[in-house]
Order: sequence, then structure tokens, then C-alpha cells
Amino acid sequence: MALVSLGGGEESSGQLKVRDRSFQLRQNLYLVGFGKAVLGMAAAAEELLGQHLVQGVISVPKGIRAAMEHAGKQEMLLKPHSRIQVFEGAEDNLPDRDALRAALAIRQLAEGLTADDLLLVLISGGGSALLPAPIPPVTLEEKQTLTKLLAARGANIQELNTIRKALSQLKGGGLAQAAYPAQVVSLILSDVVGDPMEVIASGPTVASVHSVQDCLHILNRYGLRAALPRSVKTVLARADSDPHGPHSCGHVLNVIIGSNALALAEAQRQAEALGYRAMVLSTAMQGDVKSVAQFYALLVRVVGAHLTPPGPGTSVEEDEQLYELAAKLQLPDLQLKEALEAVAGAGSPVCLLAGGEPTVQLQGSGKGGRNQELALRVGAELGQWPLGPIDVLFLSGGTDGQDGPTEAAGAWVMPELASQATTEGLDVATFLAHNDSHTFFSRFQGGAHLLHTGLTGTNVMDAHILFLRPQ
Ligand SMILES: Nc1ncnc2c1ncn2[C@@H]1O[C@H](COP(=O)(O)OP(=O)(O)OP(=O)(O)O)[C@@H](O)[C@H]1O
Ligand SMILES: O=C(O)[C@H](O)CO
Repeated sequence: MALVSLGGGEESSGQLKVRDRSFQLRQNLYLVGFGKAVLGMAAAAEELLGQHLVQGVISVPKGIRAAMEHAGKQEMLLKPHSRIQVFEGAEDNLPDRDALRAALAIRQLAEGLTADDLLLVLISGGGSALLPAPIPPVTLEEKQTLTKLLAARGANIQELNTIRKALSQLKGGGLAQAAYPAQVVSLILSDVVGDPMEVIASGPTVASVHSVQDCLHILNRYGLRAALPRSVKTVLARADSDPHGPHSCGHVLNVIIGSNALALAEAQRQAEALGYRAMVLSTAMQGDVKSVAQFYALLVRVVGAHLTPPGPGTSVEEDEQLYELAAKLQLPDLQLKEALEAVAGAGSPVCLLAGGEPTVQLQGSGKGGRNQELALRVGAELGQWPLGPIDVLFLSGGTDGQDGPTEAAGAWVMPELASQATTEGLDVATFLAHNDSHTFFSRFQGGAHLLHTGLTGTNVMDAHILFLRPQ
């Protein structure tokens, strides 16, 4: 069943159905949105609800309309005389003046709503940078500097967004409060492991549960408390004594409409339709890309041994090593034992799927992305041992269609990668040492192993897919 659909009667007495809730479209319908995938979401909303829509404002990354036009993706574009105003900003995922203008237009629209109105909010990853409205006296530049410093010192997205919420007019439930008493329905595409609605795009329609103490702990942890600008101290001190407490969001329905788990479930269905025995291993793949690559390479050896007739196979130690590596990666939802049992003696080709967002410690000045680096590392690892009578292919791709600052979505590799590269005069280790995976894949076999999808219009982290086929 569609998560979002139109129901009820024909003309204006229709209903907007979201999951099991219905909203009368006799109310005036408004739309706002912010995030990397919001242009396509807004186009879909316009297609479905256009005749009911009074006005809309969205904030999307700079250049996205031109990119979609260039790629001929008409379904991702708004109609010529759309009632939705588009702001483009936040180049390189950093809040800027254009994004600030968008945020103020969104705030203005929300503040003008009444109890007769329904506000549809479209949210996807990248939304934090596309909706900057610092609480005065904090300036955009101060907020930008603080978030950059936190990110550079290794703060994770939960920590980063806790600080962003404390300093923002619209994050942490602020947008929902501005729209009160209108009814608010937020449709959210998750780009965060575990789909925490209060973290994705800093939860503009989700009540914040964090205290000033939480913010101070985070700032302490990254050595930033002492050097805070006076304005930030002022805002935090004010929040500490705010008698109103956290925003109330009783008039809001927040719904996750897209996630890594949903994307992988569909990929699993497609693989099964192609004759693979398919299993989703985890949708919370995190950790350093080197450890993640070792995990997949060892997984291939262990699964390969389960799939093929008795031969050299893997040792008990390798099975144990795989579980140890998995434990080190701390994947709360990992279905490793289940997957190994399911593939044992499958007699058919096997497809193992996982998703999430590993991290790359950048050392070199090369060109690449998480997915191409992961694929290259897996390819290099796989070439180190003989694998027995089995064909193996590993693919890693960003669901948004763009891996880091490259035009590719990712890459795919086979165990022969390193030896074939050597015959072309390409040394995999040298490219890895400089985080230069994109240059490698652009040269290797004329770029045949690069995955090119173009911008997909979604953004639900990365997909890792492993195909194993007994020969
Ligand atoms: N040369 C490189 N090699 C490997 N990874 C890189 C390289 N340069 C950047 N990256 C990685 O690319 C990522 C940044 O890419 P991008 O700006 O597309 O963000 P993103 O995390 O992919 O966004 P989203 O979560 O919305 O998909 C970071 O994880 C960064 O470590
Ligand atoms: O915008 C953000 O805050 C990140 O992409 C996480 O959703």
C-alpha cells in the first residue's frame, strides 16, 4: 500500500492519506521542504496534490535543478508554473546566505498559517545545512564555524545536530512551533543509521529532548567550550532559563517514508526475482572503511566455503575471526548467523545486502568517495587468497547517485581486480594510500567498473551488495 496517497471524493473534498491517518483537503494545503532529495519529493507531491496546493517553498542544493534537467529527469522537476518557490543554496553542504534566505521564507510561510491550514513538510538528508536560521545574536558565520569545527574534530551526526538544534530557530521542533496552530505532516527520507527522526535534518518538526547540559558536554568533549563566541553563550544561557521548556509537537505527524531498510528490501526482492537467494545483513553498517572492507572479504571466504562442495574451505578460525570483526563494527541489527545458515548448501547463487555509511579517514589529496574506496579495498582484499570454484562480485553505491565529490555513484569489483590492474600498470595500494579511488576506477578498464546512475532523487545512505555464484 502506498504510504502517501489521495483518497475520499473527487474534487476538493479529497483526503490526503498518510499511513493510516487521513487529512481533509478542505483545509488549505501548504508545502515546505529542505534537503538533498527534496526537489524530487516536491515534484511528486505536486503531481499528487497540485490542485490543492496554495503555496510552497523548498530549499535544495545549488545546481540541482540544472543537473536534473541535464539528465533529462523530468519527473524530478516542478511544473513550469509551479506554486512552489525553489531556493538553491548550501554549496558543499555548508549553510550559506542563500540557504538562510530560504529558511527565512519557510519560517514566514509557517508563521502565517492558521488552524484551517495543513502544512506538508518534506525532509531529507542535507536538510540541516539547507535550513539555517540561527537564534540572534548568533550569526550564520558563527554557527558555520562551530559546526565545521565540531565535524573536523570527529563529532558524529547526533552530536552535531544537538548543537545545531540549540542554536536554531527552526530545528529541534522550531518549525512545527512556528506553524502552530496549523496541522503539520512531515514526510521524511532518512539518511541516518537507525532512522532517528529527531536527528535527520536536525528534526525541525520533532520536539527536542536535549538540555543545555547535553550541549555543554558535547562542546567540552571536543575542546570547544572555552572558546565559544559570546553570542553562543548568551543563547545557551537563555535556553537554560526558558520557562516554556521544549517545543510541543502535538499537532504534528512525522512519518519516515524512505530509508536504507526500505531500499534494501526492494533490492532484495529484485535479486530474488533474478534467481538469487537474497538476505539483508545489516542496515547499520558503520565504522572505518578499512575494517568494513576486511569484514566483506572475510565474509566472501566464509560464505564461499558454505556454498561450495568440501574443498580447502575456511577454517573454524576464519569463522571466528568473522564474528570478531562483526563485533568490532558494532552492528546492532546484524543477521550474520541467519545469513550463513540460509546460504548453507543453497545450491543457488547468493546475494547478501547491507547498507549504512562507513567512514573514510582522509589522508591523501586524491579524488574518491566512501563507496569507491570501499569497493577498491574489498577488491584488493579478495585478491589475496584463492577462493575456490566461485564467482564473486561486490558493489558499493550511494543511493543518492553521487559518491563524495565525484560523478559516479560507486563502483563494483571482482577478486581479479588487483592482478588485472597490475597488467595495466595500476598499483591499487598506491591509489588507496592517497584516497584516490575515483582516479583508479576512471583508468581501470577504461572506467568500466564505475557505477553511473546520475542523481537518483533519493538519499538513504549507501548500499553494499555481494553476489556469489558457484561455478
Ligand atoms: N578522496 C576521497 N576518498 C574517499 N572518500 C572521500 C574522498 N573525498 C571525500 N570523501 C568522503 O565523501 C563523503 C562526503 O561526500 P558528500 O559530500 O557527497 O556527502 P555524503 O555523506 O555522501 O552525503 P549524503 O549523506 O547526503 O549522501 C565523506 O564521507 C568523505 O569522507
Ligand atoms: O542534514 C543533516 O543533518 C544530515 O544529513 C542528517 O540528516
